Amino acid sequence: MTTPADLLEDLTDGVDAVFVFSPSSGFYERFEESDVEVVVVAPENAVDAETYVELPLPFENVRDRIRFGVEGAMDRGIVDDGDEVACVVGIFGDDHDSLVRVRVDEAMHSGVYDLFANSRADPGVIRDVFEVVIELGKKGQKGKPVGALFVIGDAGKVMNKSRPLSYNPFEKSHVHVGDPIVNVMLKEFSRLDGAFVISDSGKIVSAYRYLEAGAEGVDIPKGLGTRHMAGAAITRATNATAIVLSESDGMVRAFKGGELILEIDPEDY
Ligand SMILES: Nc1ncnc2c1ncn2[C@@H]1O[C@H](COP(=O)(O)OP(=O)(O)OP(=O)(O)O)[C@@H](O)[C@H]1O
Ligand SMILES: [Mn+2]
Repeated sequence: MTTPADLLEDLTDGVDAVFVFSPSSGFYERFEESDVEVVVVAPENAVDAETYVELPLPFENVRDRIRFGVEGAMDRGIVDDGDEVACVVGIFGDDHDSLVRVRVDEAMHSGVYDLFANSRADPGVIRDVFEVVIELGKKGQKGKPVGALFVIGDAGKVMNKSRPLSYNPFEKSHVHVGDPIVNVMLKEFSRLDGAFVISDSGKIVSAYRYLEAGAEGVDIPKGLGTRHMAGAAITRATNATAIVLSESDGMVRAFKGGELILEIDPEDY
């Protein structure tokens, strides 16, 4: 007779590593003596794990969360193509309620880790822009849905492939994303047309930019309009990352290398 324990044994049989997502120290201790590699994936290394991948966002979507951890571990040579890993995660809450077995391979590679860790811009800058955009998506502008387009990193090249739609309010300022006052300004200016351009270090270079990169070879899902197309295209023509808030469906999407890498619903955060 098959018992639930047998099923779990099948899921964990022969795994090369166990990924534990956001464990408490008590929970983590139970894995410490394990003879397979244990990787902690969490917003911070609160348990002092030896092998740790930092989560820049909580990733409500569990596939994205798992992909981020696995791609991060691949990037650092902790796991390799063909490895089998068991992921211990909480889907419905902070407590661990699920065990997911995944096979590490290039095919599952979505680029979500690269988006943060291997972008031209500092990972913290990408995270700060996500935070502003998620907040903007949740609240809108004075309660009304608003759209926005942020192009982050490789700003010199981005400026060369765009033109101003209007006077640049950030012309002579030296302000950075993440600064609370700047976040208020960004939200205020998001009502206006065009894109924000942000440098590798997070300096706001310009608002109101009309992006002119060609859409040739850019393959994004049908139904997305010109804002998304312009955002995707600039990431193919430069080494920038684009984060787009859609006014029409309220979703936040990130593009890199001309591709849609991540899609999140601000309401989940
Ligand atoms: N090339 C571009 N560069 C910068 N901004 C652009 C560009 N093209 C469009 N936009 C901005 O996108 C806005 C919305 O255009 P559109 O509705 O076609 O985009 P969309 O992708 O459907 O976005 P949304 O989901 O927010 O409606 C425009 O008002 C403009 O501000
Ligand atoms: Mn539209």
